[in-house]
Amino acid sequence: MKVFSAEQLQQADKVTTEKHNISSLDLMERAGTQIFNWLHQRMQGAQVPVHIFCGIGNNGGDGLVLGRHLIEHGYVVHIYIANFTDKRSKCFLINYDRVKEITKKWPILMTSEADFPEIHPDDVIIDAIFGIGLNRAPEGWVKKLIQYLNEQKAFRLSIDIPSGLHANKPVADMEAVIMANHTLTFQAPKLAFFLPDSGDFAPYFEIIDIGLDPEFLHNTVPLAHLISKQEARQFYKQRKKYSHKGDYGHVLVVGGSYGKMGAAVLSSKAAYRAGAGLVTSFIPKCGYDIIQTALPEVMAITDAYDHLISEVDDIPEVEAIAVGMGIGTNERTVNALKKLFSETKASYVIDADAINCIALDKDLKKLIPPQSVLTPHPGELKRLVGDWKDDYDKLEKVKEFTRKYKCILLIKGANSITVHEDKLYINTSGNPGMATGGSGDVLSGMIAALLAQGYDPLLATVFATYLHGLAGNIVSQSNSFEAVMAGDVADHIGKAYLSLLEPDQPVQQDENDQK
Ligand SMILES: NC(=O)C1=CN([C@@H]2O[C@H](COP(=O)(O)OP(=O)(O)OC[C@H]3O[C@@H](n4cnc5c(N)ncnc54)[C@H](OP(=O)(O)O)[C@@H]3O)[C@@H](O)[C@H]2O)[C@@H](O)CC1
Ligand SMILES: [K+]
Repeated sequence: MKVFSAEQLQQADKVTTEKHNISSLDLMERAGTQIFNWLHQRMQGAQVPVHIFCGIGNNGGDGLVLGRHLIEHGYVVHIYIANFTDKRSKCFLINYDRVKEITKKWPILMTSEADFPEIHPDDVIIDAIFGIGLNRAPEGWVKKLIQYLNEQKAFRLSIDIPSGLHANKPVADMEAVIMANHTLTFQAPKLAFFLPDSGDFAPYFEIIDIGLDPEFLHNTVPLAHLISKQEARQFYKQRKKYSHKGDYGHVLVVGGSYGKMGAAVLSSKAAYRAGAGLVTSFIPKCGYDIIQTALPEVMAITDAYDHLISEVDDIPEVEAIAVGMGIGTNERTVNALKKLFSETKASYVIDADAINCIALDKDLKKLIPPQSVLTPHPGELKRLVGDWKDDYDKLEKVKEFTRKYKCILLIKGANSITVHEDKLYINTSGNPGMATGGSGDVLSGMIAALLAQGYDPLLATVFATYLHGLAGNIVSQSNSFEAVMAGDVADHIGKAYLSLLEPDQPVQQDENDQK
């Protein structure tokens, strides 16, 4: 699914009205009516007071359309206009009049804190104050209104975007944004929903299709692609009946040091579980018994050193190398990486301490093999590209890094984002339980396994990230978020493949009836 900018959506709005002979007013009616249908399906006529807070732009107009339909269907509705300026939009004004026509009185105008209404915890709040037309931070009593609504226990439903949030720019003022319980967003999700600084304002959202011109949407290069099951499924390459282990590639895992052998174990295990034909682990001597005992399927080659990796030699020819998990940043290890990068041709996944080594040594940075996949967590990323002002600045810095070093970089987090030059792929699987030691080691082994199987580096990263999150979701369903451990995630990669490929369940008739 595509993630568009506010500007692109405004353009889509314009193209749709021109090309399909439909007015902006009709489009607003369509949008507001769909929000009404959503709410009506859930409320089923319940006499719970609905408080609709409208701004004076088109987001407010959507709120007015919703209010009119709710009133016509006998709901208990209170409409308030946050009257922060006289520059009301045309479509807002028409719908303002339409409400008056049916209620015979004007909605309540708010001009200061004194107008804030009392709201019961069981009531519903509709947030239609600002949409994607927000162009500065809310101030004065409007900011206070947002804070007042956030203090209420009532359910907050935001129309299009939580008011105060920009669709694709840094948050204007963190204390002036609606904390939505749920957001119904028009046509496409907004980038702000997936970034660490702003994602908490819109933790749950649904997309309302308002029929913007499909051709325009299809031909427009989006800000990002959202990867959910539907997309991930298309990446899967089916195994052939007449195949053997050589067809699925050989992964070399270069990892571990004294006290951190688990990193190499997890990564090697995940490489097998994700489908590699063969896995060899290159480890310090101290890890020999550990890896051979933990994973009899893995072939082990040891370094000359007991506690660290000093030179990766005598290795077989492999298709993919996952390097860095638990290797430390000793100078000898940095030199080992220099030699490996310059002398061994393969598809690389560069993780953890290998990233720290690169951040420490400029010469090593220059040796990053083209098309490598780098998988830093936030701390490692900061060491690699420097600190950032906000999430958008971070994305720009990472894009620049991938251009300069011709690589793919995965920004790990709640919604991991794969970056390659100007392309962004936002992952939707995974859960907070996966923020646990070794989770990244599993992922690097999975990416390497896909590379070894012939997936191209960008696809391997996007697909492995989705599968990894899906495996974590399967573990958490029977275990809780708290109990998720990286080893469990590796053990459930197989179930993730099965879940990915199983047909979507048809909606049961009785489920339909309950809606
Ligand atoms: N795209 C689509 O296809 C469709 C979009 N639709 C809907 O339209 C919404 C976008 O509507 P919109 O452009 O009228 O902007 P919106 O967010 O309502 O408010 C802008 C107003 O607020 C003002 N203002 C801004 N910041 C401010 C601040 N901090 N403090 C105070 N004032 C501030 C600004 O005024 P000004 O900057 O001129 O002072 C302007 O008057 C969109 O989110 C969706 O809900 C649907 O109806 C159908 C199809
Ligand atoms: K809103």
